[in-house]
Amino acid sequence: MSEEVQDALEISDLNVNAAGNDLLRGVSVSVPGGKITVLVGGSGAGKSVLLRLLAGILPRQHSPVYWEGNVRLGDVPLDSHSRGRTGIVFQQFALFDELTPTANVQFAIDHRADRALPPRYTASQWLELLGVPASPPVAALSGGQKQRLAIARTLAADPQIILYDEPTSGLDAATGRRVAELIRETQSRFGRTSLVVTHDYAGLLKIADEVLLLDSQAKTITRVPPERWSEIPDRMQAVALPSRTDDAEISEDGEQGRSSSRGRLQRVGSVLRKGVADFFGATGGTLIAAVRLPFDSLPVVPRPRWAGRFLLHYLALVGGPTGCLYLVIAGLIVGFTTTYFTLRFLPFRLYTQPLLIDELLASIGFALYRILVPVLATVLIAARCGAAVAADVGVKQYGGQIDALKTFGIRAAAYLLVPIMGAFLIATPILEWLAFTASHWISRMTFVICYPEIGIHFWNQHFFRAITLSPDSLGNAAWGSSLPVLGWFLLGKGWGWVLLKNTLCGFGTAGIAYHQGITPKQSASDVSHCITATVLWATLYVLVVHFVIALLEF
Ligand SMILES: Nc1ncnc2c1ncn2[C@@H]1O[C@H](COP(=O)(O)OP(=O)(O)OP(=O)(O)O)[C@@H](O)[C@H]1O
Repeated sequence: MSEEVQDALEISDLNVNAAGNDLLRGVSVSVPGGKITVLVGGSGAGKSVLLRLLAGILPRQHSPVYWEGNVRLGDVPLDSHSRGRTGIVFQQFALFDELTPTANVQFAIDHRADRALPPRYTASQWLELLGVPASPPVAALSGGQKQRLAIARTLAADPQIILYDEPTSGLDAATGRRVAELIRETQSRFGRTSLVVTHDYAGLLKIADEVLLLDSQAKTITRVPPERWSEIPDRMQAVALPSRTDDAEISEDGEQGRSSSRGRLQRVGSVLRKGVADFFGATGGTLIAAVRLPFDSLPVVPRPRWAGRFLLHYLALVGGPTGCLYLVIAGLIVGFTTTYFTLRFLPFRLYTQPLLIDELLASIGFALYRILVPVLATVLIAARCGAAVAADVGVKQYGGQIDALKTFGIRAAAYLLVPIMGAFLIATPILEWLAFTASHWISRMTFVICYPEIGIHFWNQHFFRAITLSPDSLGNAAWGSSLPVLGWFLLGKGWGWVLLKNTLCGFGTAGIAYHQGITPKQSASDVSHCITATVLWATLYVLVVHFVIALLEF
């Protein structure tokens, strides 16, 4: 079963700088093919940055991390064409939670580097080989099972080099030992070049064929010969944390109180400055995203089957049962309030109502169809569905799933933005129709309860009067109301405007939610920030769309 693999990794003249600090300077080193190389280094030395760089998911000039130099994967330079040659087993696994374990592996098989060759195993065989249960959802797997699934997924993509990011971190000694054995076993069975990045030298040295040390003082990587492996603990140094500038501001001569209040003022100032910068940063980012949207929507979808699967995922998120219920309730509330209170608070009601009631019903029907429901529905969709999608994409970004997609050579836009757009464009009109249907049903009921002597026929005649295309079709109004989508879109006067607003709002909300979710996330609070920003920008955008269209429409 084992197979000799000649591919190796060659690094020359590599310089890496993160947030103004040099992590590596002029590093030249190579990783032998078909062996396990363990790269050790202190905390903060730059191991994860290096791993992302080698996986091809760290652009050269992408603030705040910059790098220059040459990296070759076998005989191919590291660039967009080398995607798929390396696979990462991420520290946090970065599994696709919405897919089953089998689908996670199938995804990797369908996007493996060389699809001209038949897959080595089926998804179920991979799971069996790595001892991963196929049926439970990914979230229900234990840490060790997730680790094995992550390895199975990486192997199934058939990379020539496997990178392991801190595979034993956070595990107890026994589990760490089992993971180390698993790496060794995987190596001997499948014979891939493996680079294991860790600070757990004690647990992983026993499976190492070669050891590289990332020296955070000298900013270099050196090979450690086996006879000197015992020196590794002394040579590994954690990077010192920068001293807090706030502390320096506190004077030692008794003026601590005054200085600290000055410090507090400065902190408040810097928080305000950061807030303003964030606000304009987000605004600028959102505007740029809006301009880039048509171009971002163009990426070729590598596998339509998977795009369809992601589309279903986002359709469930945007137009699922809770979304429908939410819009129905909103429709009921707006339908009831407009009908009941318009008739109830009519000036000089006693005299005017008998004369105006038919006109009022026509106006209520018009207002609900052309203005109130479209505004309410799209604002609610922007807030509820925009937040749901931003949270989903934000968590994928924070949890490394976007990076995992990139390691398969897939642009995130292909499987996220395109399906998200599709989901909003399909679900928004349906949700809006639900709200309108609910609103006119409650309007009818309200009218019948308030005016039993006038009756339902009168309501049917007048409610649709201003929104049916032909005066002759008045008699068909009830038909129009009960043949939902067709009745509303094709019989409604001004349906083109309604659809235009609907489409623009769905399209924009999708773009804003995706953009907010996909921006880099360092912490869970970045994810919650992106949700808040989505609600803010998407609802504002929707209101502006309605305002501008209303100016053109009326
Ligand atoms: N996006 C970023 N923005 C700013 N600084 C960064 C970024 N990514 C990495 N760094 C900095 O680069 C340095 C190296 O980070 P890295 O995560 O590679 O360390 P590490 O060696 O993997 O540490 P550990 O073993 O503790 O995970 C750290 O000082 C980190 O703060």
